Amino acid sequence: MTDPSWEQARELARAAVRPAEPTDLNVHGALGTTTAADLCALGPVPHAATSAMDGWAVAGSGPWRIDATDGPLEPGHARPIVTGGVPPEGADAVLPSEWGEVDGDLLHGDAPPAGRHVRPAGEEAQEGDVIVASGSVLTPARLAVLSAAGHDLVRVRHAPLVRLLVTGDELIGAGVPAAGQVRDVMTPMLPPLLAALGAKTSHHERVHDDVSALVAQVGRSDADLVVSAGGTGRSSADPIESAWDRLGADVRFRGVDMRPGHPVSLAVLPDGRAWLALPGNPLAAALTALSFVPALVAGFTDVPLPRLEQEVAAAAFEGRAGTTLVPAVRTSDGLVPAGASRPHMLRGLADADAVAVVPSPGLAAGERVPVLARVW
Ligand SMILES: Nc1nc2c(c(=O)[nH]1)N[C@H]1C(S)=C(S)[C@@H](COP(=O)(O)OP(=O)(O)OC[C@H]3O[C@@H](n4cnc5c(N)ncnc54)[C@H](O)[C@@H]3O)O[C@H]1N2
Ligand code: MOO
Repeated sequence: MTDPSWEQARELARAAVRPAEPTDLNVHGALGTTTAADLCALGPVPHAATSAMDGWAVAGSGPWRIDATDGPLEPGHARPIVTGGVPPEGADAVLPSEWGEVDGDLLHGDAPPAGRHVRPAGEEAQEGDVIVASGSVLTPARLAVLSAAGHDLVRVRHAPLVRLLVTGDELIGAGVPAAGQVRDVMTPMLPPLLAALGAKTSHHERVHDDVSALVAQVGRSDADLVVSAGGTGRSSADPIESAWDRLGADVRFRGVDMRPGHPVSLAVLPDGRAWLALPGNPLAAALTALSFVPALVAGFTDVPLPRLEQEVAAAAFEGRAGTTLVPAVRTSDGLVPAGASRPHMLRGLADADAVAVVPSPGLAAGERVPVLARVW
């Protein structure tokens, strides 16, 4: 069986995850969720004509007699108003405070054109306008727009919860490693990286290269997805394949035509949870997470695969497989490889502004290159 291409593997990852059931959440707790329906304005926004300035609502031309009554404004009269206040019936415009001069109960100033400094009702949205489309991730600004439009509960799909398993007998969690030991870089790197890609780590655990331990950890999980790091090799010390055999997992791919990260694998467990197995080399793990976690999230939240931005290469990019992922820095002329990007290194990625998605056999300077945008 030939390995799928990087693009095919992203499609396979999206298709491996069933969309979550939508739920109704309060706007205040909905940050990071994905809308499961078009959300419309429940009334006009703003709900009424409102003043854009502190000053006076004026009717007719000046000088105006300042009145403090509640009724309609008569021609030749002015009434104090604050930003966001509703101009009284009969008002033609608002005169900002710095443009008027008060002399007793008279207000002097140039008459503003009709409607000046008054925001019409429905200027931003009419009742029924779609203000946040289905499939949008709720950001702070979108939560604000929904609140302004009158929403309390919103129909959304939550971000998938991930059980993260970091494998390796050689790993240590603190200090400088001795020969034969390796400082675990996945536990500090992957939870925030997954979060930036739209998946929340509900639990993470370091697990020995032991099939039974791995199977036990996964069985206990109520998370929506499993992500593991390491152990994807085919040696007897590498437990992923054996764990999948033991669990009766449906393997969707066992390797992808990409570098680094070609051992990345994906299976679906009998209970329906997808398990993405990232390779152990640190850069390979980061780049395969950047490649396939967004696809799993897209499946779970029922949205299309995210499109890649395009940039210009300012240097040659070598292509060593169907797809080569190259951490790159942005110069005034375009992207250049960041360096320090062998599979066991992370310095290049740490400094990179983007990851170039380089097709075979590579790209020359001046060509356009798709990129994974920086979230790391
Ligand atoms: N005979 C072959 N050997 C290897 C192949 C191959 O095709 N044939 N592929 C190489 C590639 S490429 C990769 S990537 C790795 C994938 O192996 P595993 O997923 O089984 O990863 P490990 O063996 O567990 O670890 C590989 C490497 O990464 C270090 N590592 C693992 N976890 C961590 C961690 N949490 N923090 C820091 N470093 C970690 C580990 O110590 C190893 O050095 O296989 C190659 N070999
Ligand atoms: O592909 Mo490995 O994942 O190069 O380090």
